[in-house]
Amino acid sequence: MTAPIPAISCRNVWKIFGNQPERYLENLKKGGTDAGPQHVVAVRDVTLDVRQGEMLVVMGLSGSGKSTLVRCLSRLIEITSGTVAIEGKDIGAMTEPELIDLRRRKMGMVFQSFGLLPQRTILDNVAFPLEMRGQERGARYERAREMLRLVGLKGREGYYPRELSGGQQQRVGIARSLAIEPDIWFLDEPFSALDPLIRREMQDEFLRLKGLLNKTIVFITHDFDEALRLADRIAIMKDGAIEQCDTPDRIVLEPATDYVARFTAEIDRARVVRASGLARIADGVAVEGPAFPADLTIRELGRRIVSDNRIDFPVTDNTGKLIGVMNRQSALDLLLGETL
Ligand SMILES: Nc1ncnc2c1ncn2[C@@H]1O[C@H](COP(=O)(O)OP(=O)(O)OP(=O)(O)O)[C@@H](O)[C@H]1O
Repeated sequence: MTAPIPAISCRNVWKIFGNQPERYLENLKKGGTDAGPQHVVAVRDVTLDVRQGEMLVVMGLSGSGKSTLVRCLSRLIEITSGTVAIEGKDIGAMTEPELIDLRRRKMGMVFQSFGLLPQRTILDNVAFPLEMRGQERGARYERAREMLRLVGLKGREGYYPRELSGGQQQRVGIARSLAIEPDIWFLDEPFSALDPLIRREMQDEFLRLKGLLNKTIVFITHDFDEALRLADRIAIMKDGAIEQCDTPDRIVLEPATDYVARFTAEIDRARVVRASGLARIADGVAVEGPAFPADLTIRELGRRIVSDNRIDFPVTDNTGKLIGVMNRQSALDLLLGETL
């Protein structure tokens, strides 16, 4: 059986800003020194696949290359070297009209700067991409109203962007990108200007839509809690390169580099790691008694772990199948914040 084609696939992608990026890269590959004053290596040799329906969260400090990488994935900026393919098609080889068509049909984008049209009402802003798709007027306004209601802006349809706060403008941007139900969503800190309550609601809405519609999502955030709530995998960037791209469990249990270990040091690992993350093969171990569900976190299972003094607990998936055993001491260590 052949593997399914990834939604997004990038191979050895570099983006260097400066006046002679290709020459600079050639020199770098020959072992030359890194960025001089005229060049910035914003994306460094990134190879990555995003599966259909996957939510990939990109994290890293300011300036680590997150926005640049995400813009390379939709060819909003031209890469210096490497390839990016969307559903198996090399976007570097596409003509401008093909690219526009791809973005219109498949991609949704929400960026930190909201990109709203100042001379249009927010209803018109949200309906705009539907207009570009040729959708009939009544249907597109109906959909735009529904999306504005969803982001909590019902009653403000006739306002102009300048009449809204930053957080409200951000919600309009989100509504606009939700309206077209893209297959692939690129979201650059979409919730950063929202207050905590509405932020959580938007996260829930994203999770719901993702589960419902099987969307592929690439999401940038600074907020680890947000990453942990949303991510199937997290990519941690440093100086333009991906240090590790892995499930949240593995990022905190098996950091690939010292940098990732430091980056995740403050996290309460019991909130991240699920029973499945601690389960090991049950060879020769007695596994009697009530089982623990694989998808609950160690924190969620905390009371049961503390009050049940079996040495090992069976862990089962949601069909009741045994996937392994979890050692109580390891779970307790995690709960108490001890190093495993
Ligand atoms: N148009 C540009 N010209 C020159 N350098 C740029 C340009 N855009 C980005 N850079 C540089 O590339 C590097 C990566 O920037 P990028 O915006 O991708 O980082 P980021 O991780 O998204 O940061 P933040 O979290 O602050 O948004 C930075 O050093 C930045 O200064």
